[in-house]
Amino acid sequence: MTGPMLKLEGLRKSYRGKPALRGLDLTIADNEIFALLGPTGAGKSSTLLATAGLISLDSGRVHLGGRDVTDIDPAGRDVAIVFEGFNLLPVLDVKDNIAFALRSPTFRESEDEIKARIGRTAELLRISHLLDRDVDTLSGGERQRVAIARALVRRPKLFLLDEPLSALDLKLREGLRAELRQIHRQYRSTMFYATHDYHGAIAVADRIGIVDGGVVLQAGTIAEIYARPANVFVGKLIGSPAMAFFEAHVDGDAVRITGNGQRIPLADFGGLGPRTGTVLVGAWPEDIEVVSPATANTSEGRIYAVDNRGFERAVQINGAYGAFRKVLPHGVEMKQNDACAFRILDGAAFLFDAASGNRLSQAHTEERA
Ligand SMILES: Nc1ncnc2c1ncn2[C@@H]1O[C@H](COP(=O)(O)OP(=O)(O)OP(=O)(O)O)[C@@H](O)[C@H]1O
Repeated sequence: MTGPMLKLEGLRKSYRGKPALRGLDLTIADNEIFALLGPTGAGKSSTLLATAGLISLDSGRVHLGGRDVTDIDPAGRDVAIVFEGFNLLPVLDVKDNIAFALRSPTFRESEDEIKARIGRTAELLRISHLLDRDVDTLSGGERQRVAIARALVRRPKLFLLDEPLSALDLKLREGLRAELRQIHRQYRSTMFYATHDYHGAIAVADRIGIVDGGVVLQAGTIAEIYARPANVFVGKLIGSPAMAFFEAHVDGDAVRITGNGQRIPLADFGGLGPRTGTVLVGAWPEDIEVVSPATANTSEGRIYAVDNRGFERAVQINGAYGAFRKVLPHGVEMKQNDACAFRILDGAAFLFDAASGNRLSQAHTEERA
């Protein structure tokens, strides 16, 4: 096959007059793991359902493996979908649940082939010992493995996963993410994974797409998105903690963070941006240095909250410019209500339009990300 595995063009879908997809475009390469990341109601499930042919579109085209499948029913699309709710059939045991799709009229595999495939897939997902159990006797994590096995056994061209791990506890989630990558390596299947969890997205995906309001705001590798976040929304969804934003004012040839804060020459933003008025300065928390005591050209703040994350601590720093969160470097001790000072490292700040939220400054080089 040449060209992308999946190409979605201008997808539009309204439910009872309310738009869920508003001209969504997206391209996923063959063999890629692509995560669609967005908040609740962003249109992730609708995008996956439209890809599988399980909802009808108001307009737009779906191309799968170079073929326009917009008017083809789900059985003819060669995609498999795993939903958050597991969609297992409670009246069947594990092996019959896995075999279900292979016994459908579309596949009509021989019973020997079905048995062999179930055996291999069960081994891969470490559920061989569960094959004779009824699905309603399984734990959440076991059910999810069975649901993935059921989709995988068909060896679809495209594997759609809709929040497949969100109901699981952290340890199981991390284990299954690693397994998804392993499955991908062995089967070379293309995976399209919808999630609202940033960590989940970056842990499994080669590229991610940020979706909101039924459109893809930005798609790329995490390094590309770090180097050139398209807008404030993307910055707030990416990173751990997310991008820090500071209210600031353009003052002649520099931008000054509100509250007598750090002054950054406009030239550092590629000379772009307005000559006056309010803007937003953005920076990845890793690029913000806490300086104590305050030195020249820093911003001041106060520790609003300290959040223990096991080996590390994240703090929320509040000031006249707003609030942001940052993981403290080892050895820096700070407690609630302490005064602090910080500065954004040279060349690390981004400039955003305060009204539209769009990035004004040039991209940073990818080496920075
Ligand atoms: N069957 C439906 N009937 C009416 N409205 C719907 C239906 N399905 C989705 N919607 C609405 O369409 C919008 C997009 O929903 P969608 O499920 O695609 O978003 P999502 O990003 O998957 O959200 P979540 O993370 O909560 O699953 C939401 O406003 C949702 O309420």
